Amino acid sequence: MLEKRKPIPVGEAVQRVMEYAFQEKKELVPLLQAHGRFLAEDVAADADVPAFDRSPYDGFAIRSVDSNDASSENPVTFKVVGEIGAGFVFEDTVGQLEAVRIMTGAPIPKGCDAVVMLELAHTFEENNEMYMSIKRTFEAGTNISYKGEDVQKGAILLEKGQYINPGAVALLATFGYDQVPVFRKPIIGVIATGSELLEPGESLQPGKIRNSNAYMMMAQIERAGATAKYFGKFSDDLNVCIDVVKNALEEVDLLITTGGVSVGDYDYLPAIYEAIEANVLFNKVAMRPGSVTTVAARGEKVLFGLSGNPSACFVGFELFVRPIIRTAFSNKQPHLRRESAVLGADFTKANPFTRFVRATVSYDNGQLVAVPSGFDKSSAVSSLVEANALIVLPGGSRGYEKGMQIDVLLLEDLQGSEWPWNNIVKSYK
Ligand SMILES: Nc1nc2c(c(=O)[nH]1)N[C@H]1C(S)=C(S)[C@@H](COP(=O)(O)OP(=O)(O)OC[C@H]3O[C@@H](n4cnc5c(N)ncnc54)[C@H](O)[C@@H]3O)O[C@H]1N2
Ligand code: MOO
Repeated sequence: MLEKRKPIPVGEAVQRVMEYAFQEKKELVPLLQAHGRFLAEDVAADADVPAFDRSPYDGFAIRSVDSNDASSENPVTFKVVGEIGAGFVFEDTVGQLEAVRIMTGAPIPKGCDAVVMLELAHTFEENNEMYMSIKRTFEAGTNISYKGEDVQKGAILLEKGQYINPGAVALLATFGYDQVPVFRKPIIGVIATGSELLEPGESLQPGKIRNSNAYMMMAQIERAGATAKYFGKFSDDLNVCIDVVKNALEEVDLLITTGGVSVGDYDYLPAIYEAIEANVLFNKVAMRPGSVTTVAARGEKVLFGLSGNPSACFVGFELFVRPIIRTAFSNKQPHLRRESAVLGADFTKANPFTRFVRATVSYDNGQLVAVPSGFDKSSAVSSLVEANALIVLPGGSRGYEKGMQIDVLLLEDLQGSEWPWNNIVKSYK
């Protein structure tokens, strides 16, 4: 006798999963490997940047007061008493009507308070001495990059939980972090089930399909910031699957299976959970696609039974697995970013359950517009490529028309600053 599954609301399902949030664990990685990781500690500036007053241009460092009378009718001439390149310090103090040839990035010599750009100076040689003359005044502070103008000592530059993008790598390098404290990446196991599955390198055979879900999920795992471990695909043989799941659980922090969670004769996931004594948190969610999403826990470890249907599997991952991965990184907002948008095309399907429609969002005159992407069935694989968001249509609704206000969940928000790129590109004229 088949037990009737009772769907629970999506929000409640997410909450049940989030109770299994990861314990944060830190590790040190070389700076070169820090990109794409999440910082495990705040980073504060232990010095000003720049650490000394410096020249932003190639030119001549002078005392501004000496330029007070300069004009095109009355050029003022300075004796060039030395030269200073970036990385060196000019030891002497510069005196009246003296100038020092200075390169970009070099410290301003003592006594000087302005820099004349090379292009504005006329240079000449006389009796083996170098001179330069100027035809205008230079106020104190002209062309000086002041100590601490970029970063002041003590400022918090990066926060714990922050994604390390290339800019963060630059800051870490600036402050001497050759080893960076980051959160350890959880290891997420992936198992595909189904006798119909072939691996991508295998030739198609009648009735068979290629296993796309395992590879898709491994990419999603990496995008979420974790490490994927693939245990392979297994046919619908209960005993084999029990052993594989049991052994895999020993090696991972969290395990995902795809397929075998529905009510078919070979949908063995419930039997596997029973055999390994895992506690089922829920086995039906009031959502489409992915209503069959099943989650169980065994000790501290969570087992996600995602749908075999590619789009349902994809959505199940983003809604349930991604946020729990993000708890390992102290992310303040582990869930997909939610924004309001305008629907860019009619979507009139009924939504008995909350529906997550794969969509492409972009800006149109400053307004976020979401257009459902392609083939909408939960078995679809084609519409996943272009989808950069999920439109959220509440359960019990239908008949959404172009122009209506809806909510979207952004899929490509990992780095925050890298989204949305298309309006940035548009702003270049
Ligand atoms: N009588 C009912 N049948 C079904 C129900 C139901 O409530 N009553 N639910 C349907 C819904 S909704 C979904 S979603 C699917 C979920 O099925 P499973 O999660 O058990 O997955 P499978 O049956 O194993 O496979 C479904 C579909 O996906 C293909 N598949 C499986 N694995 C992969 C993979 N790794 N890569 C690509 N494609 C995969 C598989 O061949 C099937 O076509 O059940 C409905 N049925
Ligand atoms: O639950 Mo199924 O995932 O709607 O297609």
